[in-house]
Amino acid sequence: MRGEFELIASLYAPLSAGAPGAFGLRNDGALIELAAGEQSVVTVDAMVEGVHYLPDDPADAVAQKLLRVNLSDLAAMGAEPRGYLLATCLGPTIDDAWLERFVAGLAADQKSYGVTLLGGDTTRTPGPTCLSLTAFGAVPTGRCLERSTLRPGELLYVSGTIGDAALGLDLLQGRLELESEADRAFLAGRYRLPRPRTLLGPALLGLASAGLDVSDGLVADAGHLAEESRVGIEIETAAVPLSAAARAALDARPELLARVLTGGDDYELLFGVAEARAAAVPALAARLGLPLTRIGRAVAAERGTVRVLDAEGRPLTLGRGGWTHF
Ligand SMILES: Nc1ncnc2c1ncn2[C@@H]1O[C@H](COP(=O)(O)OP(=O)(O)O)[C@@H](O)[C@H]1O
Ligand SMILES: Cc1ncc(C[n+]2csc(CCOP(=O)(O)OP(=O)(O)O)c2C)c(N)n1
Ligand SMILES: [Mg+2]
Ligand SMILES: [Mg+2]
Ligand SMILES: [Mg+2]
Repeated sequence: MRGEFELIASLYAPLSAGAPGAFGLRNDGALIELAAGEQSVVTVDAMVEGVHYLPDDPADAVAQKLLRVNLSDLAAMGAEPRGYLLATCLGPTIDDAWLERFVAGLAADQKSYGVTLLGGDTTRTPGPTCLSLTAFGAVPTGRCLERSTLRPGELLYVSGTIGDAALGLDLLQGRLELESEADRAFLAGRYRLPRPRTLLGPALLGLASAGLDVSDGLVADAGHLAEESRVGIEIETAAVPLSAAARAALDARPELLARVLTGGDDYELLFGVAEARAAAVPALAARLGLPLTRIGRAVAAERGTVRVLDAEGRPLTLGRGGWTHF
């Protein structure tokens, strides 16, 4: 295994190329430049081996997931991604080959998402690997999307499809079986590699009233939105967008509906739109080639409450709305 500074110089420094403020990763910190009229949005999420990803997940996918979950938070704020910092506590199983593949994953996503590595920290740990990534992006001053500005009566939309990643994890951990190899590959792929909605987020500025990304679970994150906005939310389960693979799983086992609604790892955007502006949503969906589906609305109800309605309009009880670490 190469040494700490050789690792930084040979693997990480090339990822900083093109960012003058990164000093080739040979300084104590980095500079971030913003244009006039821009604010920076900063976010950090950690990932722990065995908690957020499986120990045998490919290292390039682990790196990409680490970057993408953070880009999802930037998108949730309406920010365009710019750069990131990477802190790794590497466990005993990590070797050069794993790290080379990890860095290759980052290099590929840097190209896809237009971000550059600006710095980080490298340590070892006797425990499982812990990875942390801090991403920053830019938003026009004063216009970022927030969680606290949803108002009763507004319509609630979600991007993409919900439940795929949770079902993918169920497949990978042997709790779910599916006939179709293509469906299995699709769902496992959705668990391993989120697709942060980095084009949708900035496009929502001026259209959406409030929003966040769905990481813990659709119901739980709707609850976070409702709590911060001091409203209630109603979700029509029949309207929740499902992939063909998730639909196949639900057809075979209808009880998986709760898993779909609360399993998390979706990294889709959930946002409110005033009814008067709703006509613009299908046009945006068409422009982005991304489904944007109306799944419910904000209501004047007890702060933070989420009512999940079945196809007949009856409330469902789901237990936990999503993932919590404690
Ligand atoms: N250890 C911490 N120190 C400071 N702020 C934190 C910490 N953990 C979470 N937060 C903040 O709490 C809020 C909710 O966090 P989280 O649920 O992780 O959001 P998200 O699901 O968007 O990543 C965020 O504003 C986050 O920055
Ligand atoms: C091996 C494994 N087990 C369980 C999960 C499910 N899971 C773990 S953390 C999490 C929620 C999202 O992670 P969190 O650290 O809460 O990120 P944040 O909400 O801060 O974006 C979920 C659904 C997983 N992704 N991988
Ligand atoms: Mg977080
Ligand atoms: Mg978030
Ligand atoms: Mg969470």
